[in-house]
Amino acid sequence: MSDDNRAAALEIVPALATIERELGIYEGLLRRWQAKINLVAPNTLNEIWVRHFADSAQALEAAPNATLWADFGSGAGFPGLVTALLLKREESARVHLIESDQRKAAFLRAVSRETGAPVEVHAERIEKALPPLASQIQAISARALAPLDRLVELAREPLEKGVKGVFLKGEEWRDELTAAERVSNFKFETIQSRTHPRARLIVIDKASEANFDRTE
Ligand SMILES: C[S@@+](CC[C@H](N)C(=O)[O-])C[C@H]1O[C@@H](n2cnc3c(N)ncnc32)[C@H](O)[C@@H]1O
Repeated sequence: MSDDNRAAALEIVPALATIERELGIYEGLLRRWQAKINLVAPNTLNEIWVRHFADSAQALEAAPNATLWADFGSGAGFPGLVTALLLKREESARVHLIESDQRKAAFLRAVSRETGAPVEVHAERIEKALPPLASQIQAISARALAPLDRLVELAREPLEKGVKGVFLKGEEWRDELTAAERVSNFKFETIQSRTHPRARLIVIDKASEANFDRTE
């Protein structure tokens, strides 16, 4: 089951092959810690490679030039820790994982220690952690944290300064986009997810001039 899932993930995002060893360590730790704390939905445990690793890897594809990231509400590290592993060989890379749950933050530190992922874990709320980081980052990511309008509010200042926002959204993406457009003037680009036919990545980039849909 797990081997099939791994093969499927590598097909969806071939770049994962470059960090396959690290992801194997990550998977092992995730399974061990999951017995004690609820890191991911139990029904996704048979599909860690597609549902979590490949899904997360799409964030970096959406902002491939960014090496300095903040990931909001990282949980078990998705997408931020996967972004960090993919950037491991970039000298300047740093991903700030912001996760207020202390036990999840301890898990994130354990994975980063074992895999050498270039992360800094901030075990505090986004509202507190973000202001001192805002001038050091080029992109912000988030998955399964809050509706898009709330994410835009949390990230408003850096987004206005040109930091890119990469938000992984599920089936409700269209309604969330409509609500976010009511409270902001940002241009939104939507990208079809390759792990779920009805999911999208929503990218905010101040430099883009119009709303743009990259759905296939
Ligand atoms: C539903 S989980 C999603 C985790 C991960 N991003 C994923 O997609 O698997 C949301 C996470 O955000 C964290 N969180 C919620 N509000 C937060 C805040 N204001 N600051 C930091 N972390 C927060 C929670 O502790 C939780 O781990």
